[in-house]
Amino acid sequence: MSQKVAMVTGAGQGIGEAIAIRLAKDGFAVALVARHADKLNEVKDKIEAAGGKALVVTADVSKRDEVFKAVDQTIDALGDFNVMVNNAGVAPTTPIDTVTEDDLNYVYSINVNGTIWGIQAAHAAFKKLGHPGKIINATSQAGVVGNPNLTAYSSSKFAIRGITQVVARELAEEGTTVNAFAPGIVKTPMMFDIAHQVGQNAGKSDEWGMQTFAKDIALKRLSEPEDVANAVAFLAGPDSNYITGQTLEVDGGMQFH
Ligand SMILES: NC(=O)C1=CN([C@@H]2O[C@H](COP(=O)(O)OP(=O)(O)OC[C@H]3O[C@@H](n4cnc5c(N)ncnc54)[C@H](O)[C@@H]3O)[C@@H](O)[C@H]2O)C=CC1
Ligand SMILES: CC(=O)C(C)=O
Repeated sequence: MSQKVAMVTGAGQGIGEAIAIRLAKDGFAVALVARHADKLNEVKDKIEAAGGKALVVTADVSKRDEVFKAVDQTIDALGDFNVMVNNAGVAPTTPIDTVTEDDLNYVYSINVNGTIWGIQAAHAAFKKLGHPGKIINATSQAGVVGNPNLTAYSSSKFAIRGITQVVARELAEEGTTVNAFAPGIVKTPMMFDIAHQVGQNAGKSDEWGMQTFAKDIALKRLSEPEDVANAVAFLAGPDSNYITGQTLEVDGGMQFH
């Protein structure tokens, strides 16, 4: 059987890097996507040093044509396309009274439009290749419950859950599954930036900023990116074949339903 191919957007650092490394370990050839190649090349080296296969593809996920081109390049280089992980995202702090049109356009063009372009490009690839696939979208615990100071971001992540449900219904007939993962408070550059900004806005420390978000984690520890990668590996693999339209919360017990 030929090697399955997964694409991970925002794969140069944080959660995306951990997902790419884990999927490569699970046997996927992994296309690593971000706007610049430098960090992606470092992740590629790590994957190859561990015996895996990776391809670096640069694209801005907010640009539809670049995402489609990235998927085509991946098929040309790796020969197939099976899993799309729409992970890239941005999270500026946006207290409600300060939100600007530029903030909304910036956050929505990457988090929401970027996910839609990723879904469209993956679906076009599955159709072209004549087989179904798996689409996995990054939402957040902040897309399940509104988080203070994150109007633009939190609302964009609510949208991702909605898009996941809609597209899961649309593509189910073809056998393609569409799910989302909702991390909690993960030790990545994004989360450290948020903690810093929230702390600074309140005239307090970064640690105070972090605790604003982390104080209600039932398991009483911040998340490692690998905690999230473990869940995405499940959604990318055959054990999740009968699951679609769902959001898997990977937050150490922050939100309960
Ligand atoms: N860190 C956390 O605590 C949480 C993160 N998440 C979500 O998980 C995902 C990954 O987050 P982190 O690893 O923490 O973020 P991060 O900021 O550390 O990494 C995000 C990656 O996305 C890339 N990216 C941003 N805009 C892009 C664009 N237009 N085109 C291509 N790549 C782009 C960045 O270059 C970076 O490599 C995001 O969707 C985020 O919203 C969700 C819940 C919690
Ligand atoms: C960044 C994020 O998704 C949070 C705070 O849940």
